[in-house]
Amino acid sequence: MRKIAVFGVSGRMGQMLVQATDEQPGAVLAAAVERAGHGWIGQDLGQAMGGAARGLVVTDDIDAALAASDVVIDFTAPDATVALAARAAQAGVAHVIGTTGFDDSHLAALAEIATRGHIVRAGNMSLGVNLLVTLARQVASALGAEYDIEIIEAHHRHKVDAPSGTALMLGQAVAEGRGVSLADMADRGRDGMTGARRDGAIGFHAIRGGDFIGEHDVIFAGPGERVTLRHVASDRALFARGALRAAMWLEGRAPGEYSMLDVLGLGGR
Ligand SMILES: NC(=O)c1ccc[n+]([C@@H]2O[C@H](COP(=O)([O-])OP(=O)(O)OC[C@H]3O[C@@H](n4cnc5c(N)ncnc54)[C@H](O)[C@@H]3O)[C@@H](O)[C@H]2O)c1
Ligand SMILES: O=C(O)C1=N[C@H](C(=O)O)CCC1
Repeated sequence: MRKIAVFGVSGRMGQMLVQATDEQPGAVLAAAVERAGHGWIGQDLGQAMGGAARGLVVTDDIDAALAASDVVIDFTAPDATVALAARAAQAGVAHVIGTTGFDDSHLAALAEIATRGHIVRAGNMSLGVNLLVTLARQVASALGAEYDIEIIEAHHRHKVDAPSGTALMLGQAVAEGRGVSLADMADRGRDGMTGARRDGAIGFHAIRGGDFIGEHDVIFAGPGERVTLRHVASDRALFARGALRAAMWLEGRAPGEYSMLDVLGLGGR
């Protein structure tokens, strides 16, 4: 049995991951972790989730959780994820990262840790989005620079980062398709007297409200026509199932930072 630890277990995704682990053949939930001071620490996980006791106590003891596990699944926050990555690599525990909102220094730290650790990281763990990433790259390459690219995403009112991790994956894919650098071409959230659209810009726009789970459009607006690639998530369990798939896939891999494209056999990061 593959022993799974869930980091950030009380969160929207943490609770989905508990259910997905219970449903995953060959996996067992071995540890449930929350941040120090959280109200669930010391409680039985099943009861904290509003159900029957399951004999697993929520802990803030990361070393004990890692010692009990083969892989830790982490949908939390950037600083917490980078700190956990170093400890997981040290403990020889694989790390599936769904957290988004990383800055360049976080990403550099994760890349360095992945020289010895086993990581799958993706801003979106769904099959559909990862397929869309490969399509977006192809369409950007085929349509050429006279088609203006705009990426629009919508998420629930609690989301703290923008653009979404998925929007950035899609942006990176279209930049690669065009052979340009996303850092040079990204144009995030226009406001005021912006002037006319910059040639070759890749626009990002974020909607936040209500209970959107995650919706993404990539618009290619050209002369006389528009092409739109769209993904709509209608159940957050989708992301949790993808994370479990990654956790199982990592068994026996060489150290490295893998993507869901690797896990799904759609080509590397
Ligand atoms: N990759 C994907 O497919 C995907 C899908 C959904 C959400 N996400 C990302 O996952 C992250 C979490 O999303 P959410 O909606 O579940 O948020 P949330 O706020 O509901 O949950 C985050 C949880 O992490 C916990 N946490 C924070 N710091 C911690 C620490 N140091 N140690 C242990 N636990 C800690 C919080 O207490 C909370 O329970 C976000 O970055 C989000 O963008 C990614
Ligand atoms: O709910 C969130 O937060 C989500 N985050 C990911 C992102 O940033 O793209 C995936 C969709 C849901």
